[in-house]
Amino acid sequence: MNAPLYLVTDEGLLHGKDLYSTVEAAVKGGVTMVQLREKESSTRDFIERAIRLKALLTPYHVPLIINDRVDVALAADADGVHVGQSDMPYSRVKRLLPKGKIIGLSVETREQVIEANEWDVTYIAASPVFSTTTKTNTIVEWGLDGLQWIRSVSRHPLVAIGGIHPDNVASIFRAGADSVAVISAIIGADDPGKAARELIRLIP
Ligand SMILES: Cc1ncc(COP(=O)(O)OP(=O)(O)O)c(N)n1
Ligand SMILES: Cc1ncsc1CCOP(=O)(O)O
Ligand SMILES: [Mg+2]
Repeated sequence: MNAPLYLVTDEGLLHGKDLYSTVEAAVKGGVTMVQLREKESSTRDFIERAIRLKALLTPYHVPLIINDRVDVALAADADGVHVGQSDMPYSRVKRLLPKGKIIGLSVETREQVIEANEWDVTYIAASPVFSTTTKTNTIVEWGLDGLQWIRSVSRHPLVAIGGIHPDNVASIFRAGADSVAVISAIIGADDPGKAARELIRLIP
C-alpha cells in the first residue's frame, strides 16, 4: 500500500460544500486514498454515493474504501473496506470480499495490534493517534510513543488517524506511520485542494 495521504469523508463537516467536488479538489491536491464514511445515511444513499465516488476516483487511480459496510463495498465495486473493532470481524470480511481488495482495521489497544499480526489485513489504523472532536467514542490516544510501539511490533503498514493537521504530520511519519488519515483538516477546510497540498508537502 502506498497511500500517504488518506482522506476520510464526513458529511457533517462539509458545511454546505459539495461532497464530490470537495473530494475531487482534495485528490487534485494530492490525496492518495479515499474512504467514504457515512454514519447517518440510508443504505441506498450510501451505495449511490459510493458508486458516484468510485466513478470520480477511477480516472485518478485513487482507491475508494468503504467504512463499515462490506455489502456497500460489493454493491459499488469499491476497492476495499475499513472495519473497526465493533464492526464485521476480519475473518468474515476476508471471506466475503474478492481477492485483492483492501482490508483496513482500526486498532485501539496493544492486544489488537498483536492479534492483527495473525491476519492479512492491508493496513492497521492507530485510532486515534491524538484526541479529536470528529470522533469521540474512542478508548485512548496512542500518541507518538504509541505509534512507535506499534511500528516496532506490527508487520502491517501503519495509518495514523485522529487530530492530524499540518503541525503534527511530520512527527507522525517520524514515529513510523506510513500514512496519515484526515477528516476535518481537509473536509472542513474552506479550500480542500489547498489543504491537501499543504499536507502532502509535509510528508517525507
Ligand atoms: C482509516 C480509519 N481509521 C480508523 C477508523 C475508525 O473506524 P471505527 O473504529 O470502526 O469507527 P467508525 O469510523 O466506524 O466510526 C476509520 N473509519 N478509518
Ligand atoms: C474516523 C476516526 N477514527 C479515529 S479518529 C477519527 C476521526 C478523525 O477525524 P479528524 O481528522 O477530524 O480528527
Ligand atoms: Mg467502523
